[in-house]
This record gives sequence, structure tokens and C-alpha cells, in this order.
Amino acid sequence: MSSSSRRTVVRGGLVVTASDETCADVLIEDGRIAALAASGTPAAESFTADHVLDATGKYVVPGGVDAHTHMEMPFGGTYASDTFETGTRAAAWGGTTTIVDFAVQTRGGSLREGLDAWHAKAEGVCAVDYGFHMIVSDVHEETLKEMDLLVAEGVTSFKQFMAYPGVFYSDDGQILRAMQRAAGNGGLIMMHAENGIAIDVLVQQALARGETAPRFHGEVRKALLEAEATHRAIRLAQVAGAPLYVVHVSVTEAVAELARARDEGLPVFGETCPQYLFLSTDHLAEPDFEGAKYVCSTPLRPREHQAALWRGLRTDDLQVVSTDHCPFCFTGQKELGRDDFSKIPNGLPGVEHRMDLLHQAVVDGHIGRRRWIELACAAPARMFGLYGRKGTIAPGADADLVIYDPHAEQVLSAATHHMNVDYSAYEGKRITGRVETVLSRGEPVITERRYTGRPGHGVYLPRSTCQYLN
Ligand SMILES: NC(=O)NCCC(=O)O
Ligand SMILES: [Zn+2]
Ligand SMILES: [Zn+2]
Repeated sequence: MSSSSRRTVVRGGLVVTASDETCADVLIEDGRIAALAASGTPAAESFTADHVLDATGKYVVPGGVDAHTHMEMPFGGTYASDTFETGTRAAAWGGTTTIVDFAVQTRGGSLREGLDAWHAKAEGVCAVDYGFHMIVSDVHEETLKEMDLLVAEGVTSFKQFMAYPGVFYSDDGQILRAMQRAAGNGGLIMMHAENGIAIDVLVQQALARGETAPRFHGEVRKALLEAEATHRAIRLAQVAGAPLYVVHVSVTEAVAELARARDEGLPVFGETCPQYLFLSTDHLAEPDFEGAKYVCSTPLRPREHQAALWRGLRTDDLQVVSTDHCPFCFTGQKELGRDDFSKIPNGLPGVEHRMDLLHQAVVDGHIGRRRWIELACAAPARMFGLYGRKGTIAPGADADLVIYDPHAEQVLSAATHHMNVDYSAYEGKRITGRVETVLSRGEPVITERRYTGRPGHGVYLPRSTCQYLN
């Protein structure tokens, strides 16, 4: 049966959105949410459907929106090991029904070529819906004009890098010019804020001292150099009159920069990722090259930084939790840097675990239940122009729903995850809570812990501009 003729009712769950918690039945029609009514009331009893899903004792939450993934991303001479097919399937297993991935402009290439290449990778294979940001790694007059065209067609956010000289790096002039363009066309600049020029000096000095192990990746990428770059990005955006979204914030000092800017009234936003909330430099320091599994940039930090990140998430100095999912297998990929940490491909797998890890944060008392949904669903949808359709449960929204069992116990492991990568960054971690059933536009993608989706169900999502600024 196609989604256009399917009527489904989800009965008896606690419907949790970023703003409300109500025991309600949810009626789905033509792939969208048609109505909600308090469970047990005549209005709810009047919902008739071909399919009834019993959510008694469970939560019914919006499908997660992961606004930071890198499927098949080229890095360090290899490619992220999840394809759009495997990565979106793993996302679905974890209750994420929308990803926004990063199309890459190669140096010397146009934005259009990069975007076309990413469309070709994703089209017809995704299990859940997807949109694109654009990585701008070669700012010049043509690129700037192309930014306008992309915003008009629904690619409304652009990532720039203050890190990775010679690869994705932009200097301050290039950043300022892109920000000025975004100020004019409504785009949102997403910034990888680390001082890559200074870091490269420290990398060479460390290697010259024979410091080749994974833990030195964390030591050379200093907290101060993230804070400095965050400060510089904020002030460049201020000069340009542009909004700014800082990705993968990992240190106390960077949160402070964001908080100060927001107190000044600047349209500045921040994202962190589960790895900075749950993992630390202890993992990077694991012996026998095991630390390579945890090499990502910004790097994992000493545990002391986690309190500031949690506080930022509670006080709204940080608005979004995304995964920065960028998996590389330990065997054959992370191993490229066995003798030189700077050759370890940067990135961690995580798209499958974000909803669960943030639910664990609810259980642990770091955040409340509605804040969980705000950070994982509503805020990323709003930030990247998808809210209304994605990120909430309300009449007219896409019926992207998760039936979530808050009492189930699970242990995260490479043996049971669905990401195409040979290790888990969270191996052995116990989680209270588990995704049971996932609907994407009313279609069952996960049904009581069985995969019932299909490649090609996921559609491309053109996006509007940032809805925090409207
Ligand atoms: N984060 C990371 O280590 N890899 C992906 C690329 C990026 O986001 O900088
Ligand atoms: Zn980055
Ligand atoms: Zn990233």
C-alpha cells in the first residue's frame, strides 16, 4: 500500500515534542499527521485507520533530525565508510528520519559540481529523507554568485573551515567574503572553528619530537585554538552582518565565546556532538593505537569540558546536538596513521546513537525530556529551514515518528549496530531507552526492531533559510 492511501493511528503513547507532553493518539493520513486527540476521548476513538500501532507505555517523539553527517566523504586519501544507503538505514535504526549531509566543493571545482556529485550519491538509495549543506573550500567571485543560486534552490547553509590548510581551509578574507554574501542572500555560514595554521605548526613540531601516537592529535589541537577561532569567526560574522553557526563545539572557552556573543544580541548559534558529551581524551590515549578510533576534529577533550557543554545545552547557548557522523574503519582506514597521527582520517561513527545517547542524558538528569526533543529534532529543523515539516508532531507535519521505549535496556556495540564501520565509539555503553518503531512520512521503516524500510524511500529536502532569523 502506498503512503498516499495509508491511514495509521498511533494509540496511547506519551507524545513528547519540544514544547508539550500529552497522552494522545496520532492520526496519520497521506504520509502526514492529520490530527492528534487526547487518548481515550471520543475524538481519539473516532480516528479510524488501516493500521493501528499501540504505543501504550512508550513515548511517541518526532523523528530525529541530524544536521551534520558526512556519508562517503573524502578525507585523508580515503572515504567515510557509510554510503547514503547504509548510513541512512543506520540513522533510521536510531530514530533519525532526516539527515543534512555536506556536499563538498573540491578546490578548482564549482559548488554546482560538488552538489551534483552529492545528489548522485544519495538519489534513489536513502532510507530516510535528506538535505544538503555545501562545503565551500574555494571562495572566489564565481563561488559567491553560486551561493545565491544554491540558497534559492534550497541549499541554504555553507560550511567553511578555519582548519585543514590546503584542503578545505579558508583564510579570514575568504571567510569574510562568504559571510558578506550570506548576509545578503539569507544563507547560514557554519564554521569549523580551529586555528588550522597554528595547529599545523604544532603538528610538525610534535612529529619532529617523535610524538606520533593518536593522543597527540588531541594535544596539538589546543582548546585555546578552538576558542580563538570561535572568537574570530564571531567577530568576522559581526563585521559582515551575518548569522553564524559554529559546528562541533568541544571546549568550555568556545561555549563562553558563544554565550558572550549571544548576550550581545548577535545571531550566533552553536552545536555540539555526543562524542564531546560522553567521550574524552582518555579514549584518545588508549594503547596499541586503539586511540585512533577516537580521532576527530575538533578533538575529544579532557572530561572537565563536559560540564560546560551540558550547561550550554541547558541554557541555550548551544542549540543543537548533531553527530558529525564521519566513520572510518579501524582496519585499513584509521590504520593509515599508525606511524603518524596526522594521517589518521578524522571522524567518528554516531548517526545511529544520537537519540539514545541524549535519552540517556535525560535519564542521567543532564537535560529534560522536552529539551531532548528540542536539541535532537526541533532546533536542528528550525536552524536549517525544515521546521513545520520536520522536527515536531503537529497536524500538517510529515509523519516522521518514533515509538520509543524509555524503559528498555540496551548495550551499544559494533556487534549489533548497523553503521558500516568495524568498531563502536561507545562499545559496551549501557543505555536506558530504545527505538522500537520508526515511521518516515507514515511508512514503517523500523517495525518493532525489524528493518522494514527500503533504499529510495528517502527523498531530497530543499530547505528554507534559518527559521530562527525570520
Ligand atoms: N569532524 C571530523 O573529524 N571529521 C569530519 C569533518 C569535519 O566535520 O570537520
Ligand atoms: Zn568540521
Ligand atoms: Zn563534520
